[in-house]
Amino acid sequence: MAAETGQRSLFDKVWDQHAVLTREDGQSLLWIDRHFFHEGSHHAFNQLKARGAGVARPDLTIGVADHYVPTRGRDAPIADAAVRGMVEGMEANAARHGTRLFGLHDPRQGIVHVVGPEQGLTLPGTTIVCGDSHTSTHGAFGAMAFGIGASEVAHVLMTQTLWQRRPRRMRITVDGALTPGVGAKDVALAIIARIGADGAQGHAVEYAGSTVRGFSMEARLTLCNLAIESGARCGMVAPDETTLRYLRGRPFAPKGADFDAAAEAWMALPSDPGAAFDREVSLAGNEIAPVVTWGVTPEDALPVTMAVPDPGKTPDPARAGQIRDALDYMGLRPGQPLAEVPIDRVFIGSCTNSRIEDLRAAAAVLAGRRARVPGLVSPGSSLVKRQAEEEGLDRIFREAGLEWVESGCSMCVGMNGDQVPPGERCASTTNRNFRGRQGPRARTHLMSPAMVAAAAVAGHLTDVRPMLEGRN
Ligand SMILES: CC(C)[C@H](C(=O)O)[C@@H](O)C(=O)O
Ligand code: SF4
Repeated sequence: MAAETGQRSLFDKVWDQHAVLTREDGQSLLWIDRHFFHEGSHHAFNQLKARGAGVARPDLTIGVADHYVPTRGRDAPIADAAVRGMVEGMEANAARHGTRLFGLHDPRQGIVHVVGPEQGLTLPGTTIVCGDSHTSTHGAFGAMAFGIGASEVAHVLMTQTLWQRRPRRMRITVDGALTPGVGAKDVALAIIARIGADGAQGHAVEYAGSTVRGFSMEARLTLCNLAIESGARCGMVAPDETTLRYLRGRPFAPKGADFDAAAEAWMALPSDPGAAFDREVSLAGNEIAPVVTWGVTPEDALPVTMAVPDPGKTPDPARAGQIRDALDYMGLRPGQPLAEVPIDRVFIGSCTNSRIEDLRAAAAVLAGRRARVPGLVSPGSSLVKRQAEEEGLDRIFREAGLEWVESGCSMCVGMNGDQVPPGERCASTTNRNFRGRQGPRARTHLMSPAMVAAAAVAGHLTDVRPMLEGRN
């Protein structure tokens, strides 16, 4: 219908440009512009091996070592044989098939969802896949980017195409100015708290409104990173001047006249004024307070000024049961003020919040202060690490008593051995607070980098806003 009226959304335009053909059952064969892979790709590469198949477009296939890489002592061989096998196995697959690779020792190494944008590999109007759920991150550029499973990874490796059912369209509009100390992470968590962890299921989400337009690329990346935590197939932000400014001069972005020609095409991508959406949700930016999670899914999120929910006061018995179980796992009391929850450690990192602006936001709170708890700061890429060091942010973190380490997924998921010890409570800039996510029996509270820094200083969850008074 939308096509008939000529009024198409950003998503419609990108989809239509990539659908090679559509079957009677509604599935379309999409051309894939960029295929990122990390260490988890070994199942798919094994499928290729079993069939004696090759990679169709090694030039569009990009490996990044992130999930298993050590964050300390990179010059020594990786001690754990299983972890070493994952990193080396991926490097061997990249070499065998001649794909691009940002491996463990590459100065551009980092978390795949940080490296793609940083290198200018992530471009507006492209289709991007990776065997990783947080591939939605790349949608910040107006790309259609989504995570795929192992057999789909094998399909893309062999054909550079993928069968997909066209999702419905949802627009989430956030308007108005945010209060200082409130950022994209708070907006993203507020959205998930509002619509639920499956609220956007089956939908391609476009984030719109003046708040989003005013966001930097870093902030848009945080927003789209969390699209998957509301169940969305992908999250997108329309390209604009902010997008162009970020991309110009990036290593893999088009250069010179090619950039100008590309930019013209990208600027035609934003949704037409009358484009149809299957669902609309809107939030007022000025009403959003710093948010923390109290439970075991990202939708268990509340403003830090509120209290832990009381299952006894929850009318729906099923929900009351979930809350009771979550509080039991998290070691929290119903009605306990969130700002009184003590923490044992902090983690600043992950594809959600480890870019330079995130580190600056945390450092702005930590400067001249001491953390009461231990913690880890892992920049999103080796280039972010270098830039942060040039800006002296590493010194601020170290002087506060936090550990400044190399780039990777690190304590977001703990696959490289960086884990929260059993029973400990961690204030974390990551995107998932599932049971055991940061280590067996670990308890995770999700929040923004500024809020994690504030929690580190206070030794408990706390509202960052008073700590920012009198600072920048
Ligand atoms: C290990 C990987 C496949 C996984 C994902 O799909 O997202 C991880 O990155 C995560 O964040 O849980
Ligand atoms: S940083 Fe965390 S969420 Fe992001 S890709 Fe790595 S494990 Fe997944």
